[in-house]
Amino acid sequence: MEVRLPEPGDALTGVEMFAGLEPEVRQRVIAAAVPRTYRKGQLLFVENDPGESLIVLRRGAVAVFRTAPTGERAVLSVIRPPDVLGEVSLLDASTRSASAEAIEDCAALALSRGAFMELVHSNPRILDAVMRSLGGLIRRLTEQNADHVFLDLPGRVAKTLVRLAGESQAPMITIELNQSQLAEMAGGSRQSVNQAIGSFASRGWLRTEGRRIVVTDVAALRRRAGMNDR
Ligand SMILES: Nc1ncnc2c1ncn2[C@@H]1O[C@@H]2COP(=O)(O)O[C@H]2[C@H]1O
Repeated sequence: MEVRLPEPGDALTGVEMFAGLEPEVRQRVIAAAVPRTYRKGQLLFVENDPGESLIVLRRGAVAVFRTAPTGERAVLSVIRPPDVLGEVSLLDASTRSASAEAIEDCAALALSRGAFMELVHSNPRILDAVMRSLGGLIRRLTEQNADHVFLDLPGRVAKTLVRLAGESQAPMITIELNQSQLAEMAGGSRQSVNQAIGSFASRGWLRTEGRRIVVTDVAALRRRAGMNDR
């Protein structure tokens, strides 16, 4: 029986795509990766840039978004450690499918396309994790599509807040997000998102504190978003 020892703490700890690599391969990946830092507000890359590297996020948070010709942004996802981003353009040898901006100060490792493809070819086991990650992305896109068809805007706002609240069971969950960012994530105008937030606040499901939203009744938001009770 194969006994898998816990991975020692290193720069790839917790990153699902690299879990299960032999220790020496892991060390080669770390040696090939280039450390990068991004200040809050800095762009990591822009839609249609050439896809040159896979980014392993170690600290901070990154918003992945698309920009309409009017300049309006739609946030597709917020990436946090130990997630990776930038895999799509490496795998289809194309350009970046979306833009990415640091929404907190970030530390990351960048693995060049050449190093990543070499790793994939010499360690086909990594393809299991790559496929899981792509499967997860397709599943999220399917859900987002369904939400845009089946949920009204307040429902999408509620669902976005539930997602941001994560697994926390705390009676009050503070989300560091202003209403424009929430509008970009829920896919609506700022004004209609403000109305939804106002109506949730009047029902006692949350309150706003400057740039923060304090969720006080996540179960009610889950119900409003049509999600199953836990
Ligand atoms: N809808 C989405 N949800 C989450 N992440 C995405 C989405 N679309 C693109 N990405 C990520 O954002 C990255 C943009 O650059 P890439 O196309 O190289 O790889 C992409 C994925 O890592």
